[in-house]
Amino acid sequence: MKHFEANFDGLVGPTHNYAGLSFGNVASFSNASAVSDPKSAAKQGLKKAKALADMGMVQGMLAPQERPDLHTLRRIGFSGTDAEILNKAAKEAPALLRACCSASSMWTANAATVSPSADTRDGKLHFTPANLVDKLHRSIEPTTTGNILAATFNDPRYFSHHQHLPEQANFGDEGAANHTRLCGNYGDKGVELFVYGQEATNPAAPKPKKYPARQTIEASQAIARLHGLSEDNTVYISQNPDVIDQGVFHNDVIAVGNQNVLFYHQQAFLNTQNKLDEIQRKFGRSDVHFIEVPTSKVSIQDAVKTYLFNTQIITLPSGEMTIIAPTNCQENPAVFAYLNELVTLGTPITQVNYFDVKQSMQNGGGPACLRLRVAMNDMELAAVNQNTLMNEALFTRLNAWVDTHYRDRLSVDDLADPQLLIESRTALDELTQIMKLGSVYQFQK
Ligand SMILES: NCCC[C@H](NC(=O)CCC(=O)O)C(=O)O
Repeated sequence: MKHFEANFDGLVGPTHNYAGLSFGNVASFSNASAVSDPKSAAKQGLKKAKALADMGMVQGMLAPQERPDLHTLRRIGFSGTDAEILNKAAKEAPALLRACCSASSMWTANAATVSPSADTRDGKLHFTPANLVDKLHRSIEPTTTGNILAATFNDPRYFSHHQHLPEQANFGDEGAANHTRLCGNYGDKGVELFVYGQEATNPAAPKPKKYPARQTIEASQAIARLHGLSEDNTVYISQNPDVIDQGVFHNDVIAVGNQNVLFYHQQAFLNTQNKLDEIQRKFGRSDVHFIEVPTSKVSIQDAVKTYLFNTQIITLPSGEMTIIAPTNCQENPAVFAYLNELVTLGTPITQVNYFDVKQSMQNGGGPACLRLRVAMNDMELAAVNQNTLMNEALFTRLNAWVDTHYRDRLSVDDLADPQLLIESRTALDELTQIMKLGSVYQFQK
């Protein structure tokens, strides 16, 4: 049986816009009210996904969410026809309208935490959608995310889907963006690393002063319990609160792992050496590569600006590892020099491939934010909804779909346009047919 890691990228939705919704995410705040280009955003994402499929990787797509979210607007008291609701919300509560229009589900690293079958007690692949409670616009994602995951990984013999954690700050959960798995071969039992920003029930524990810590240790522990992980294959690591205060709102802005490689910034964690020792002990092999990037080579500011660590480290069919980096890394001399040096250091990483995902980067989402990793085997892959898997035909079909339905210019003032709602629903209705997802959206029920 073959084992490998699949990547499921979030298809960028038709309302992709810059609304400055994420306090603590520097790019989101600094691009607030910029004009977006949803068509290019979706195509940039599709191009990256197709390139990985062409490299021989298993690549899937996850459908976007229904936005504007009229159901949430109704739930908070707006009434009338769809057009009247949009109009009233724009006048009376523009910030709430913006929160209900974000295409943020594109960042599927925040869709869920995933534990492969090699790690879990019952031998199934487990998914828990992230509750994303720290941000209003993201807290409305998990129910539909659960529907989309269940429609994509739709065979209960292999896949176990959990409900998202209770929607309360003690269980702040941001999904795979704060979770990394180290392993030998993908089918071997791995070590799952959960990185958190605060301990909700221990006020004396370190936490950031300026920006929110979105993930709690309590949420991480709950997920490990739900997924049936064991003590000897989980490690809980505290993020360094000082870097959260410099814009590292998720751990995947400062660290990324793949198989026996952990690539991280010197300032990423607290008690770094102890934690590396624990990982080494639980991993149980001598060939772990801890690649620590010193502040003297790359500052926190450059890491946040370029997303050096929001890169994907993937293992190619040849067994070599390559880094999938945003072109922003090429444009920063210190980061570019570091990446050029990295491939000569004798670690498993031997190449870097750059992709333009700037539409997403301007909202604080790099290549790694755009994908959900699912380590799986042949049999599990055969049980996945095959219409979600990237190939020549799906690539052509989705690009044509984007050309038909997406705008190439969207400002926050356009969000109340009733025509945008109609365009978005028409697009998503067609998408559920292309990907054979069934009725995953509320407007279809
Ligand atoms: N993993 C990357 C997530 C980026 C995401 N940005 C946003 O939601 C920005 C949306 C806006 O500001 O329009 C976030 O911060 O959760």
